[in-house]
Amino acid sequence: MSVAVLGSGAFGTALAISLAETQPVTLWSRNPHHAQAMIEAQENTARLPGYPLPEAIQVTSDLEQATQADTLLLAVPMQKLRSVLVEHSKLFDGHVLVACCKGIELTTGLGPVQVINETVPSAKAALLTGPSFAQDIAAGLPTALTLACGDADLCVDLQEQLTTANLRLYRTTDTAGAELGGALKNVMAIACGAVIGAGMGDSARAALMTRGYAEMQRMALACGAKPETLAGLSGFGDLTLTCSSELSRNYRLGLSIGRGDGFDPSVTVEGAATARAVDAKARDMHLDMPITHTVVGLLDHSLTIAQATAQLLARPLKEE
Ligand SMILES: NC(=O)c1ccc[n+]([C@@H]2O[C@H](COP(=O)([O-])OP(=O)(O)OC[C@H]3O[C@@H](n4cnc5c(N)ncnc54)[C@H](O)[C@@H]3O)[C@@H](O)[C@H]2O)c1
Ligand SMILES: O=P(O)(O)OC[C@H](O)CO
Repeated sequence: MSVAVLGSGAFGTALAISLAETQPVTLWSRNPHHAQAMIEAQENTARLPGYPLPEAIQVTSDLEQATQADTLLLAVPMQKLRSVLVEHSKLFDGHVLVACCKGIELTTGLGPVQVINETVPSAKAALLTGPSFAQDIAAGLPTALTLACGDADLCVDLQEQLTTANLRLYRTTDTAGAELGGALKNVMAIACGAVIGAGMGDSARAALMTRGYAEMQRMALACGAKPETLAGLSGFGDLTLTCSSELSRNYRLGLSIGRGDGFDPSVTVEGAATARAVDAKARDMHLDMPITHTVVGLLDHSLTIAQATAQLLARPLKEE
């Protein structure tokens, strides 16, 4: 099987670098100038500076060429996934499509595997998710991810194809659990960043992570996910990483909210749209998701940090 990574942002580039250890990889950029710049510099200086591209990576802006590969990794932001799939749906017919994004679609409340299934029904959909910073993968540091695919046999094949010396994949057929874990942890990371940015301390962050995890489980179980998926890399694992590291863009957005600073709107922060999508979904499903709702209030400036904190602390007392 051959592989192409579609989307030459930080994560797509890091995955291409790791996969190039074991096989030829095509890395597609939608922007011919960006592709040419990567070819000339042998590095993605715009999105992942400091990590040379190995020779086994072929950079292209020709999607027809990239989709000659059997396995296509879609490393674009969640809110762009549908447009990429719809615009080029003929090229994706019958392919194995592995979404590498973490989020819930704002307009539909769907996760990445669901969006693939809806837009390219002939494709076989999978998801690669879990705790990982692009910089760590590109540097060859040990990393473990979840590979989720509803087709158990294909999941085994993909696990073998996409595992490298330092990138270890665990597999599951629970795509709903993997989708929701990866999406919801970003919302909790914004909340945790806000708490730390506002100087509320590590105990408050631990409380938010734990109650945030309860919220993640509540929604995931209501959507038919397995509890053990949420307890794995794609849920608990990624929650831990993203809520505690300043390498996380979601956490950094939260920090800026807590400190009252501005934040560059061009940075990919999946948790912002996802918080709104999940808040609406929770309302429709009659699920109590107070932290998610509070994050939406902070993002929309309808709540101050002080009001948000007071509101969460004043909730009725209950059993854990
Ligand atoms: N960066 C990380 O450490 C990391 C780790 C794990 C998962 N992810 C996930 O990977 C996904 C992508 O994040 P990233 O860090 O690579 O973001 P990024 O901002 O670095 O790059 C996004 C890329 O998507 C491309 N893109 C945007 N819209 C597009 C479109 N319509 N068609 C084609 N390409 C388009 C952009 O040109 C850019 O190259 C996110 O869902 C993120 O949660 C990122
Ligand atoms: O930079 P973030 O917040 O998108 O986090 C990157 C990864 O999702 C961490 O696993």
